[in-house]
Amino acid sequence: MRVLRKIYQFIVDKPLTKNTIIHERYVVVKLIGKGSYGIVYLCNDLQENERRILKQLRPSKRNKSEEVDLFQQEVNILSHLQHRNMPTLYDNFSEEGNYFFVMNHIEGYNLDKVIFTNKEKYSEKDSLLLFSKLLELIENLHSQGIYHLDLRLPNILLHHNEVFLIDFGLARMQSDVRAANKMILQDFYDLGDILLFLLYTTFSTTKKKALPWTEELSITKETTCLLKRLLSIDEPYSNITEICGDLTAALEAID
Ligand SMILES: Nc1ncnc2c1ncn2[C@@H]1O[C@H](COP(=O)(O)OP(=O)(O)OP(=O)(O)O)[C@@H](O)[C@H]1O
Repeated sequence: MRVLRKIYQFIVDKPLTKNTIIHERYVVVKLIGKGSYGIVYLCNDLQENERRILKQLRPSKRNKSEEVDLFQQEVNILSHLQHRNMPTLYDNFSEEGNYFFVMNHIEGYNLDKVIFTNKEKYSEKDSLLLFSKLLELIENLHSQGIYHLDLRLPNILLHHNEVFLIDFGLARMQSDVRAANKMILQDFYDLGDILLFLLYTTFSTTKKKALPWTEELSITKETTCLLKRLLSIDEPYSNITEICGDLTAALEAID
């Protein structure tokens, strides 16, 4: 049954081909990626003569109301974003039963490629500086009651030392304080995870047995304290101001 579903999805979710015109306006330039529920293309907006990103709900999901709702939820969240380092929503429409939205094209490289393919090395200070740029974006989101909930290396783009945040497919708006608290902790945890990945870029070992990060990484006690609270090993942070305080202390400890 699962094999049949996979074959069905493979056939139905065939990406649009180059030069296909959608909505009499967007010309597909190339396929960028196929995610779990979306297909992402680089396209040309004929009206504005600009490069844009076109995201399509996988056709195999278009008849499932929950999937369509999730897609519309991403559109709704994008419509609230107000930061130049996050996507701007330009258009949202359905055509021949398929759902699409359009956003600005952010130049840059996914952080996972930067780390694992380009093998970029981040010193402790560089890791903390990149982390601080990301934290500023999260502060902007949380101040609007938006929680990203999918902070991972592939969802961060780097361009000339600037950090951009993408993929709001799992993001939620939450005004209920109790529910929001869980989401805040999730974003903080994921931030800690990203910081660990950055710090590990300079790590090398000859030992066969992996040790806990607290033993493997040679970092200051201030950065360790920051990580332990982000990862809820020690008392978790309750707000971003607290994180900023510890981040400043960690940066000062290096200088
Ligand atoms: N605004 C944008 N500007 C530039 N590239 C983008 C933009 N949005 C998405 N991308 C590229 O498309 C890829 C897939 O986008 P996105 O993560 O939003 O799709 P997804 O369907 O949610 O994928 P997944 O299920 O893998 O998370 C991103 O990793 C990124 O490389």
